[in-house]
Amino acid sequence: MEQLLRQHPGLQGKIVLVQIVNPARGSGKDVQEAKKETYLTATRINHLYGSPNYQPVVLIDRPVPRYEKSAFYAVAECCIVNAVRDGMNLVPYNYIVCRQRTRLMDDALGIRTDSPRTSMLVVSEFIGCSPSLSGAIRVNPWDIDAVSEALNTAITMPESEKRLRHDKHYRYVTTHDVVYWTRSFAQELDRACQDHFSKLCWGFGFGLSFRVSSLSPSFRRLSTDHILSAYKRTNRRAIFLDYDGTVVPETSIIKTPSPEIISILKTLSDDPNNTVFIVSGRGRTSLADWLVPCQNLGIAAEHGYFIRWSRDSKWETSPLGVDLEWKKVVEPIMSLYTETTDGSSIETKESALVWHHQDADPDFRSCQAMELLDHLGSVLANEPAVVKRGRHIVEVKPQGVSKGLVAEKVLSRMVNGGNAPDFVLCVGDDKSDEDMFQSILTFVSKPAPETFVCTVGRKPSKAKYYLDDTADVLKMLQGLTTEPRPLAEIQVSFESTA
Ligand SMILES: O=P(O)(O)OC[C@H]1O[C@H](O[C@H]2O[C@H](CO)[C@@H](O)[C@H](O)[C@H]2O)[C@H](O)[C@@H](O)[C@@H]1O
Repeated sequence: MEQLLRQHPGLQGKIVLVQIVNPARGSGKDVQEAKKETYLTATRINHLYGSPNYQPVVLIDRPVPRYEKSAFYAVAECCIVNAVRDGMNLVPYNYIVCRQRTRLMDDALGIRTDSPRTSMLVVSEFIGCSPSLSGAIRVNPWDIDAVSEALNTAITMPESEKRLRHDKHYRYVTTHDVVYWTRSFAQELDRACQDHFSKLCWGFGFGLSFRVSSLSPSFRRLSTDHILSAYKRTNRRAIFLDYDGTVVPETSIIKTPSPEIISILKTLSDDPNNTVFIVSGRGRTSLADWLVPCQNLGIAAEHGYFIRWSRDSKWETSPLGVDLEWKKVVEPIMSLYTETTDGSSIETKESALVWHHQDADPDFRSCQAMELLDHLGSVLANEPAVVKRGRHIVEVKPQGVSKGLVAEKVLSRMVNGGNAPDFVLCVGDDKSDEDMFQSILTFVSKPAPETFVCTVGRKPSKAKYYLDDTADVLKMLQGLTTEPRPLAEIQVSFESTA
């Protein structure tokens, strides 16, 4: 209030802040100190900006009955709730309802019943109800300049806009009452408990990322024997492998493929019965460099923005990412989060921007990632780009580009070339791979080929199978590439070893 009157002297004599001091629940030293400071501040403001007929701050420090509070709310053109910490403060909701008024209130105030209703809210971003009040002016209560400017905006806003904001809030408050919340909570509980007894429940993650999820009992470990027997019976095979977290461990600092990986990929892709693709979010240059020994291996880089069918063929670029202007909007926002999140960084790819936060504090990075996701989601609402969360990354990429499309493209080309696959294997570990799983499961035609959609790690997934880690994946792939020696070749010695 002091800042507002200092910066906008024209408001002097025109505005009054009524501060209702609700009785504190405790009576400790801190409460007494806060009260003392409140009184001193009010006295100072009144002394500096008041006059015999004008008191800018009215402090009411006594229990105020509900009818009296309602009267204050009904006449207040703006309500400010700027606590630095709070649970679920209902004052903004009460204020909105009181501003809608009743016929009795209108009569008492001498207002026509058909006159438009308005209300203005300035709320701290830290109060529980802040996210639900989309028409409120949200402030950081520690930023005094921003709070003062928000109050000025609220007071000077055109009446028509105040009306729109009020209507929106009033609609929300009256439709999301206690009955609504109780019912939706009960429905959620019902939904979560449906099939409860037929599901397996597991706890995942740590700290803020801890979740309990249920998995279908049909979700099972991929047995090498099972896949090997299908592999041997088939000869038009499509194999899709994600890179990070699938063939290369997420924890490994060295991201280049080991000689073992190269040898497996080379053997698999050199088999004329196989169409093998590495489908990754990584850029094309590093993937092409790392996988250079595998001449017949297909690569889909940047989630399929670039596709190359073999080492000697040209890169095909997706037509979906022609407009990349949104990068100019995303880059400064990501920079802001990078500055405020120690251990985070930005990766610039040809078609995408990635915010990496693997090395930041685990709990803080989760909160920041959620906030960035939300922030970018609203900024990019009308742009041809999507925001996705991956393993320790928040990525913005062209709309429509997905690993799912890669799988579809490869499988369609096989079908159109008269080589409809009779065996499909797809292994991936994170959210972007789920698109691929979905695509493959929908693509599967009749007669159904032998399909093995497999996630890495036992977690909720569209995949029917799981393998524990990258070592397990490599062991399974190795199993496919190793021809068992014919029995005749195995020499059995009957000589005693004793
Ligand atoms: O589709 P993938 O093969 O799984 O690739 C996804 C992302 O891989 C890279 O990020 C990953 O490695 C980083 C370390 O090199 C790590 O910090 C991050 O947490 C991992 O997600 C790559 O940098 C991204 O562009 C890819 O989207």
